[in-house]
Amino acid sequence: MNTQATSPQQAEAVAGVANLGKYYGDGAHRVVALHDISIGVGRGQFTAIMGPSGSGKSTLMHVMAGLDTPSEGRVWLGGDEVTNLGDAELTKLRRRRIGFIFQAFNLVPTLDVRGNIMLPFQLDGKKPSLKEMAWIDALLGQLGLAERLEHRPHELSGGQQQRVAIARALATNPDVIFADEPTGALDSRTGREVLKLLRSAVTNSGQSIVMVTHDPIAASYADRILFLADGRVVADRAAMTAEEISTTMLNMEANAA
Ligand SMILES: Nc1ncnc2c1ncn2[C@@H]1O[C@H](COP(=O)(O)OP(=O)(O)OP(=O)(O)O)[C@@H](O)[C@H]1O
Repeated sequence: MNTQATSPQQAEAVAGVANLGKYYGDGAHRVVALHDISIGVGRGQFTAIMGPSGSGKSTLMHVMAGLDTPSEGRVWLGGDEVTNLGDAELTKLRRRRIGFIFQAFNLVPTLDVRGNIMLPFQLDGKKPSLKEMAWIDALLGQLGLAERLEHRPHELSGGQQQRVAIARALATNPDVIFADEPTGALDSRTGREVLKLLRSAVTNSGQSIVMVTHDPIAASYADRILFLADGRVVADRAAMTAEEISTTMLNMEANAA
């Protein structure tokens, strides 16, 4: 029996970048948002991308998720290289293989809970299979949304809206879910409930999640934490407590000062 534990950093990669650079503007106005980043995020793992404001977290997530293009380097999703895909292919890939959760929920206001959760299937022009319907029903139960199917987003609390966004992201069983500050618009108690749901999707369903956050409590739910500063990965750690994460951030800021 192999008793050697696999560290989060060694897990099989579900998404990755190599020698990634991202620049905005030209000449004297050039901003280096990301500098020579090479990372893989593990399948079935919860990875947090932490860093101070302006460190490049959202840019890294957007490039990894095919929402933005790199200036340099390569991007993979699963075994497929994303870097050279055209817009139509990228859209298809995002729809079929990536789930998104945003700070502002990004639900369609005119659709009810059911309509929002079914949206990825509708956009893809296909009906969920029986197996997918059973999975969606299970998700609705787990996320406490079964009684809310006919409610529109404005009739739901922030926490309920984020649970709809989580159900929508999980519904298609994507290769990876990218979550950008998913608790940023929620009070701390509701935020913790959302984090527990994300954690349980990883632990119980093997979902791969990459979460951008500047909140040490949110990052403490992750298996692995990548610390960014000035567009570079400056630390890559296995699970830490919120206190340890705060201390790491303070040390980073002290070193940068
Ligand atoms: N469209 C853009 N044009 C010019 N510069 C940009 C653009 N988008 C981001 N930047 C710059 O790139 C750097 C990284 O930005 P990014 O939004 O990725 O940081 P972040 O860590 O996500 O910050 P925050 O936590 O405040 O959202 C910053 O210096 C930012 O000003």
